[in-house]
Amino acid sequence: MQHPVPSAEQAQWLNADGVRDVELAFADVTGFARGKTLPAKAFIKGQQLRIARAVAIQSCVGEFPDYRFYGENDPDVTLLPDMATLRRVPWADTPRALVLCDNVDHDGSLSPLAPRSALKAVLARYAARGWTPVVAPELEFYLFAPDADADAAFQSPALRGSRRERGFDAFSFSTLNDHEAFFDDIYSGCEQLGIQTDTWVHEMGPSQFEINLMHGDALALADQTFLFKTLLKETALRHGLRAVCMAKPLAGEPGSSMHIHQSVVDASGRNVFSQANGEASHVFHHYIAGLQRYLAELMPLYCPSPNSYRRFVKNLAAPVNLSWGVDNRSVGLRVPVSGPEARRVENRLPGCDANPYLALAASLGAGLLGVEEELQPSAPAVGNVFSSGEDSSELPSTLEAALAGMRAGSACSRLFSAEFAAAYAAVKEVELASFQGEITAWERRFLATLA
Ligand SMILES: NC(=O)CC[C@H](N)C(=O)O
Repeated sequence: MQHPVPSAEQAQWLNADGVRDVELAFADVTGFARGKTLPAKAFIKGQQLRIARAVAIQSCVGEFPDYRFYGENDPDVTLLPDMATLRRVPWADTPRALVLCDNVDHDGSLSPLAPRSALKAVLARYAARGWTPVVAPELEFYLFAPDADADAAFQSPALRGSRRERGFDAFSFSTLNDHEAFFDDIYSGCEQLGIQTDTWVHEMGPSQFEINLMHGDALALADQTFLFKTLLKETALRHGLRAVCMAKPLAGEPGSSMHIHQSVVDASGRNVFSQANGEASHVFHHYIAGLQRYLAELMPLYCPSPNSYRRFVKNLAAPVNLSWGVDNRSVGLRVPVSGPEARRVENRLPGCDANPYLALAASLGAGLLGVEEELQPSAPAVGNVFSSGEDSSELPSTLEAALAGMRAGSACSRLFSAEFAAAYAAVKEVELASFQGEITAWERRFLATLA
C-alpha cells in the first residue's frame, strides 16, 4: 500500500496557515478519537506513523481485552491517512490540522479491528453489486452544566436571566438563542471540518438538541458524524458546557438517538428501493426484512453500553420493537413519506452513544443480508404500536442479553470477520465487568438503611 502525501495544494495551505502539527486520528470501537500528532513538516514529506494495533479496541474504561484478541506480541498497525479528510482543527488555538486514518496491518490489509475497516467491508459488498448506500444520520444530545459529580444527576446549564430548562420544550427557539455563541462556533466548526448539516431543532428534553446531517455517502457520513461528536464535545468545553451523547443521561426524560435514514442507489444513481413505476421494489422489502432479522443480534454494535438499553421505554419516541410502518414513529423501522426517488427506511434503534462507523456498518449490513437472502418482512404496522402492545421480546433489553444474542448468531462474523466479532465481544465483557464492579448510588440510598 503506497503511503500518501498531501497534495501540493494541501501542503500549501498547511504552510500558509502556519499549521504546526497534524493529528493522525481514527475512532476506536467506542467512537472515541485516538491517534498520534506529527509535526506538519514531517507530514508533508509523507512520514509514516505506527501505533499499537490494540488501540482500536480500547474499552470505554481504558482497559484492553486479553492480548489474544489483537496479537500475542502486541503488534503495530500503520496509520494510513485519508488525504480527502485533511482539515484545520476548529477548536485549537495554535494552528493544527487533523486527518482521518485507516489502520493497516503489516500485510497491507485494513486491520479488521478498526471500526472504519468494518464499515469499508460492508461497503465493498455493496460495491460488488454495483450499489452505493445513501445515508443520513440524525443526532440527539444534551447540553449540561459542567463538573457534575458522577454520583449526582446532570443539571441543565444556566440560561439567560438565570433560567434553567425544566420539563419538555420540543421545537422551541428560545434555548437555541441562549446558547447562540456555542451554536455559532459549532456552525463554523462544521464548515471547517466539511460537515454538512441540515436541520437543527430543540428536542423534547431539557437542553436536548438534534442535528440532522445532509444525506450522502456512508463513509463520508460516518467520518462527519465522528468529527461532529468530537467538535461538539470540544466546543462545549470551550463554552463552559458539557455536551453529552449518552443514550439516557436523565431518568424520566427522553433518551438521545442516532436515527439512520438509509437507501441504496445503483451505478446510474437510481434508488433500488423503487421500481420504474414508482412502487416499492422487492429489494426494499428484502432490505427491511434483513433489518428485522439481523438488527437484534447486531445490537451491541449500535447500543454499546449498559446505559444504551435504558432508552427503550414506551411513549418517549424511542423504539421498543422491530416493526416497520409508513410515517409511524412508534415503530423501530420507520418509512418516511417520500417520492420514489427518496424512498428510504429510518432505523430508529441506534443511540447517540453509538460509534457511527459501527452503527452504519451494522445497519447497512443487516439490510444487505436481507437482500442477499431474499427475506420477507412482516406486514407493515398500522396505528400506534406502543399502545397495541406489539413491543415483543424481539429486542434484547440489556447489554448482557444483546451480547448473548450476538454470540449465538453469526451475522457479526459474516459481515465483518471472526476476529472482529470476538474482539468486540471481549471489549464489551471488559466494560460489563467494570460496570458490575461498581456499587451504585441507588444501592447506597436504599439498601444501606435496611436492617
Ligand atoms: N426525534 C425523535 O423522534 C425522538 C427520538 C427519541 N429521543 C429516542 O430516544 O429515540
